[in-house]
Amino acid sequence: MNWTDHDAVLLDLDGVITPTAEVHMRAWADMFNAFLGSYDGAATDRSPYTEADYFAHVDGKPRYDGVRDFLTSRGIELSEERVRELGDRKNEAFNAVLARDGVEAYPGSVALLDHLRELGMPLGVVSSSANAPAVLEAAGLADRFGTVVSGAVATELGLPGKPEPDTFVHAARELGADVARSVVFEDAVSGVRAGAAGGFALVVGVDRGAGVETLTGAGADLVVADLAELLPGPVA
Ligand SMILES: O=P(O)(O)OC[C@H]1O[C@@H](O)[C@H](O)[C@@H](O)[C@@H]1O
Repeated sequence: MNWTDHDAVLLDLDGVITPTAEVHMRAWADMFNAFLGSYDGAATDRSPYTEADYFAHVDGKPRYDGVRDFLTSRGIELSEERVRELGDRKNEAFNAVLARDGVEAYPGSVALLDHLRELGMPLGVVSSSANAPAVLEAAGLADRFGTVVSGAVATELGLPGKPEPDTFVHAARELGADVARSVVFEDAVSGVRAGAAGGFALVVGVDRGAGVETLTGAGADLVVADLAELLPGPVA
């Protein structure tokens, strides 16, 4: 990997820097299964919510888009108020786990962040999560990034979320970088699609469960299992 060819590195947070995608996944599963268990309105499919539903409909998207897209996949239509209620219920569960367990970043990701810092590479976080600043703080990484484009920032600026490329493009601009010379790291299909649509130099897929073929199919130029694979020298 020749980092001198690049102006900036933009990383998704949950599942790329911190293992919090798993916390999101559990919180979503608890909330959706409780909902499906008591819902008696119109639906085309009432089977329990699974991991496959997460990867296909929820992963990487802004909170209420995830709720809406999953419900649509089951032929369920709810008012915007109900959609928000469900999303907020999941958010309470996520924050309870965050407060109870804290967060430890993936060691391989911290190693690559250390290396990029030594190179003086401008770094940004682009996360659909409104909780991104709290997660970075809990992981002790809040001071590492020139910009953090969270779900809350996107809402405030009216930027469409992933799979649209706008949040990544905004982060590149914030760092004064050219998108065509910037690298994107993503573990979610929606995020890889966003990177591919934005015309970035390189989209690195991080396989934490979505699958190499799925990430490549969504537009990843290469896929790694751990960010340490991109460190110079032999992988430990
Ligand atoms: O509900 P939040 O914390 O704003 O997060 C929205 C989404 O943020 C993404 O980073 C996660 O991959 C998703 O699982 C999550 O649903």
